[in-house]
Amino acid sequence: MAGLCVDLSGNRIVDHVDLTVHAGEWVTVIGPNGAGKSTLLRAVGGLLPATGAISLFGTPAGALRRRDRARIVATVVQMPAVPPGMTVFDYTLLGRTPYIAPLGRESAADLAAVRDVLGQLDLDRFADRQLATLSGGERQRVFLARALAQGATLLLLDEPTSALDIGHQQEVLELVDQLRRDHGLTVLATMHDLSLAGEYADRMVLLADGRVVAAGPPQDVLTEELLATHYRARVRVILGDHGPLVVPVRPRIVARADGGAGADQGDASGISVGLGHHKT
Ligand SMILES: Nc1ncnc2c1ncn2[C@@H]1O[C@H](COP(=O)(O)OP(=O)(O)OP(=O)(O)O)[C@@H](O)[C@H]1O
Repeated sequence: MAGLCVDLSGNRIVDHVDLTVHAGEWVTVIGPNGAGKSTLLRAVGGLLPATGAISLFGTPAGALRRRDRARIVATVVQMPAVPPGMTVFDYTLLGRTPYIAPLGRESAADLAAVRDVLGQLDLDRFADRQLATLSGGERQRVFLARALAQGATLLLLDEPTSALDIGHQQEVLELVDQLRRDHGLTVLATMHDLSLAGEYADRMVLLADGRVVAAGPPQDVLTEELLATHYRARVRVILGDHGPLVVPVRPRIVARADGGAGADQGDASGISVGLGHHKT
């Protein structure tokens, strides 16, 4: 994309962003809340109007029909609208829409693709459950399943692991990375977990106020100085096996003159939950 701008309600949210993601590459956009990460991803996914140039594997995005674009780009937004009463299987099947003729029915290959992806994401046991009854993390994996079922070459992932426990975060990111290696998938993601982001991305882009303020390999972007400037965060950056690890550190606590370190514990009853035998 070149000179990409997005204006919403008269405000410039994405401001002249130039970014090339090479085929097969994983690029993660980071930045503080409100920096414009989701807006950028939505614009690339064709979900928001933008000015500037977006080209998808050599073709100007504007020249692609909706259906053709959907075979190339799959977007997982943060909170997709879920049709009421829809099961996990049927929701994932929506990912096959670009392959099903208008008013046509899904083929055996479409059904197989859905079963396959549900299995890969450890979701087969939820296939017949209504999406609304799943936990936040289970639902987030279903949103990814729908995108993977789409069989697109470019995957746009907006905070794909925000609701997942640490095990599922690794599982999902490993799966995406494996698909990238096996099928040449290209990934453009946004993530708030900077250590995880640095472990999986080939390159990172730091966005602030809609502008690119740093870009390059994770070790060039995840620096204590840049994170202090743009996130106002106190962090230590440690070099891990697969990239820099970002550890938040608290400011030093100054002891009070009376020796206390915090709230008075004298008569604090707090909250207790359980089967204790309390007198009332
Ligand atoms: N429809 C809209 N009209 C006006 N402003 C909007 C609209 N949608 C988003 N914004 C604003 O655009 C800015 C960027 O929002 P965006 O969701 O892209 O940020 P983000 O970097 O993804 O943030 P977060 O990390 O909190 O998810 C925010 O200040 C937001 O309030």
